[in-house]
Amino acid sequence: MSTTTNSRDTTGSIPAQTSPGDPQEVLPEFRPSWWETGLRARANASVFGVFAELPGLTRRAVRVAWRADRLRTSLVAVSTVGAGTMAAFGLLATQRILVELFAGGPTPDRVRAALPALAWLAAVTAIRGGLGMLVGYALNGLTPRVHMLVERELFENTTAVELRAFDDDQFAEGMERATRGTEAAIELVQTTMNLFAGLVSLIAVTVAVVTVHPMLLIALLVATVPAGYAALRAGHVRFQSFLASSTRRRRQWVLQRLMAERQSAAELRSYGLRRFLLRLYDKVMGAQIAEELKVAQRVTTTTSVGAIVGGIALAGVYVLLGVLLMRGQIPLAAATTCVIAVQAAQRALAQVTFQIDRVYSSGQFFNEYVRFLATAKGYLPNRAPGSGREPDPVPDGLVELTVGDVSLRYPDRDRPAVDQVSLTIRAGETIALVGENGSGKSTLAAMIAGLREPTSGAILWNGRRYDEWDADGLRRHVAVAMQDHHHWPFSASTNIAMGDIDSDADPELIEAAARRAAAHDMILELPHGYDTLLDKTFKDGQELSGGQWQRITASRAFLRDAPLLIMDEPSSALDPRAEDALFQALRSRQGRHTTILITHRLANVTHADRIVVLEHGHVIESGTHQQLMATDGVYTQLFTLQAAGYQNQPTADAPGADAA
Ligand SMILES: Nc1ncnc2c1ncn2[C@@H]1O[C@H](COP(=O)(O)OP(=O)(O)OP(=O)(O)O)[C@@H](O)[C@H]1O
Repeated sequence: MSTTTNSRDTTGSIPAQTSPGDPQEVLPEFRPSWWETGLRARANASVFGVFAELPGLTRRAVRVAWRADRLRTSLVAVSTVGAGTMAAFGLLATQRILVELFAGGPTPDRVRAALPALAWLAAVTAIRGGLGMLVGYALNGLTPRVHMLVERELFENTTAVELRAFDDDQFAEGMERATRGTEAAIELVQTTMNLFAGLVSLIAVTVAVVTVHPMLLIALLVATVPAGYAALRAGHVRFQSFLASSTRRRRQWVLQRLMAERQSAAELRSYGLRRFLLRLYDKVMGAQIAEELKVAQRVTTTTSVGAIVGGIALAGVYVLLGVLLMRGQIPLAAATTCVIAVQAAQRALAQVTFQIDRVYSSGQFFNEYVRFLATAKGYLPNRAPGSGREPDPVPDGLVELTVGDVSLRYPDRDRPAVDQVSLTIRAGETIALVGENGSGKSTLAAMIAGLREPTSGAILWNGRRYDEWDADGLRRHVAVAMQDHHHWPFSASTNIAMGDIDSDADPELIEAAARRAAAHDMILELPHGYDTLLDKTFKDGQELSGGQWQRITASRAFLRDAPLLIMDEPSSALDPRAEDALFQALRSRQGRHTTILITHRLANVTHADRIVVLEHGHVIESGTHQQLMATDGVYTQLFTLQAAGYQNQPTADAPGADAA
């Protein structure tokens, strides 16, 4: 295996040359991961392995179709078998017609004798057509229901898993594959039904051929199996390619967004990132094209060899028929039926092999979906371990919150982000978490909000561990304004109402919450006030500034009248007036409701009941503003530094003052 796995050279720059050789040398994300080994083994399974998996895959397809819509699934199955049977009857009727037409006697008599079989042929053809239409209609109704069923199941899981799942890149990979798997579910159901149809036709035609001459069966197999084998091999190659390029496609998608979306447009220009991103794009696409070419060559070679061998074998079949005819070993009517039957069998077998290939490959994609659901289940909240009982509903109100020796280490990190932190917060207190970037404030807040589970230690809500309470109920008792808040693409009022989505959005409450976060006047200035859609990508949608979004986020948190409010950097983008209004609103909670406040603007934490200073995940200082200032520790240094920024006003003597 290549040892060059990072695209950065020793100077840390990204190489300018496009080298679409080994994709693993292009970007570090392309390094094969251990978890792909099992998938690769499956993708490399022999063609016979396909047959081994087929029953399981078709069972899965039928089960999912059955769950989505029983009536339509039954209708498709019955109509498919009916249509296949009609095909066999059609062939038998054709043979009957030929026998009558090739018999002795005057032509009008022969035609008359053939009429009943002709009527049969017309009837079975019409019935077959009608059943085919029925299958089409039933499938049209069935497939969207299948898609909805599997996609909804996916979203049920992705919205329920714990936050830590999103730190895991395997989870992200699995999700991409699973998304493809939801589309594959439709294909799997459709192709499984088509496979049944093909098999029924094939059986019918094979019976007819064997009836004419058993030897023709061998010829038939020789004429069709190579092309079928080639089709199956080609399916494998395509699947392997999908597997190999999953990470690359994700990277390509990210790059496409970075270069085409408005969020990144301004920074892209101001930093002159255009050439840098285009170079990365060239590398990713170079590797992608190299892979696609390799796959296309293998597919073409495999299918061409299959077609050549199949063509030679078919010629052999016709030669054999000719020999049998010349020797008088087979009547002309039977030989003609045989040619028709061989062609029909070839079509049926081609359909079957094609469908087997598609069932197999769409089944592999669907397996990714099934596998992802299993992975996601591993991330579902696991409450009250070992207790075997339902978690208790959370009583209203917070009396005391205890953080007991809590640590959290992110999976890919050597050091814990929060390290053995202990803290007791009583009802009505305002606690400020301060500390330098990366000191663990947001991580601690996320654990207190019930969004992340500690790696060790425990947090107690009113004296009982979080995992003993109902998780959703607990989260309803906490309102959080996130540092990385999401810009929900809904109206301003919905954005605020989402803070308490389970209760009816009372416009008065929404307005009151907006006033507390200094958002009310700003919202009224929007073209449609509270009904303004906050998404520029839709018609009449509006874009907000960073500070305006921050006000909406704070309003959302205020709307949820929760006993515990966590505000993580709520004012980093606010103007001084809005900031003042927000902190006045926060101060008005003091003594009545509990607040945890994270901010780097230390002037805003002086009123807090307690200031907790974090450094590298540890609590290094704790006390009121006055107590901490008296200790001359880290807090004093940070506070003094910031205060000096306000005090050091330029004077008339200061250099540059004139120019200003
Ligand atoms: N999802 C994550 N996966 C891995 N590491 C993370 C993740 N989130 C945070 N970290 C790391 O954990 C440490 C603490 O991060 P955290 O966001 O809690 O710090 P913070 O004190 O809130 O910082 P800031 O003041 O910059 O907001 C940092 O080293 C950060 O890189």
